Amino acid sequence: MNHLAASELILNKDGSIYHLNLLPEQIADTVILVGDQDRVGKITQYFDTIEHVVQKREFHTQTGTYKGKRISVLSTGIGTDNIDIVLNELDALVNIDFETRQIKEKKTSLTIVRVGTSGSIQADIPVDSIVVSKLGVGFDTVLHFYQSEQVQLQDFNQALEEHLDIYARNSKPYVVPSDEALAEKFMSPGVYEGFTGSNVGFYAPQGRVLRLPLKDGNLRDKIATFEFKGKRITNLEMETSAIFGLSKLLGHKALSLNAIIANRATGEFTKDGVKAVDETIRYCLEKLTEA
Ligand SMILES: O=P(O)(O)O[C@H]1O[C@H](CO)[C@@H](O)[C@H]1O
Ligand SMILES: O=c1cc[nH]c(=O)[nH]1
Repeated sequence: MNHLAASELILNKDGSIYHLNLLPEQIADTVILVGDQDRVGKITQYFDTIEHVVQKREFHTQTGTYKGKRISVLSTGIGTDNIDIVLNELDALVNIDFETRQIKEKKTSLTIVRVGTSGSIQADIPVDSIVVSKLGVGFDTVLHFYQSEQVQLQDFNQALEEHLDIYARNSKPYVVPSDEALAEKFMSPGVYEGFTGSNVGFYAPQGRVLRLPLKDGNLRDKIATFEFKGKRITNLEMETSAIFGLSKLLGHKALSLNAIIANRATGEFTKDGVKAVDETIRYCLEKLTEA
């Protein structure tokens, strides 16, 4: 078997993986991903124990136990480009032998749950609610660089392409499901089922205008009015699509939860974002440890 060259699988002097700075033993099989590095401690404040705290750049990781379950919490920073780094390096930590630089025969499947913030694009999904994403749609390009057609929902892709009539020089949106069993476990009467759109920016890519005019002033409306097989796109953020896509390709189980802090249809913003995020965190921890 080929071994991975030093330029491809990059390890630091202490043997840790390049960006995340983690050693294989420092990561749990259940991983919570957050965008904001300061959200890591807001999750592990509820832990019984903390074994490891590691930070490099925006990638801050803490591993410990909650109700006896070993969990790692890791910040990705903003954007699907960072998700490319995080998912590949997380996978390398469990599925590549750092001594021999070879892919392990027996693979480990991680459980990966994003706890993020997001803007609803539907008037009836209010601020301060929790959206559990069963589907993700990427307006980014990350998945298009991988052989990934098999994990994309091609019928959704096609219907969406026709509906959006997107500018030809933009990338084509791709639709990927979350892990079905994980999504079922996390659904409950108090939360909203989501079809989450991830885009490459916060402003024009999500249809926000401050000073610069939009190439397509109707994009957000077109996204909000898309309906296919009884599903509509519920909210916009910047990571879920690539988390779902890369997890499916690598054999990991992924889900995304978002605290809705803005409602783009009504123009509202949450009055207490700290509380909205904390409720999402506590919901996630309870669901992860539920029998
Ligand atoms: O709160 P996080 O997890 O960072 O998520 C959302 O917030 C950031 C933008 O403000 C983007 O990362 C978006 O996806
Ligand atoms: O509207 C929003 C709110 C949070 N994060 C986003 O990416 N968009």
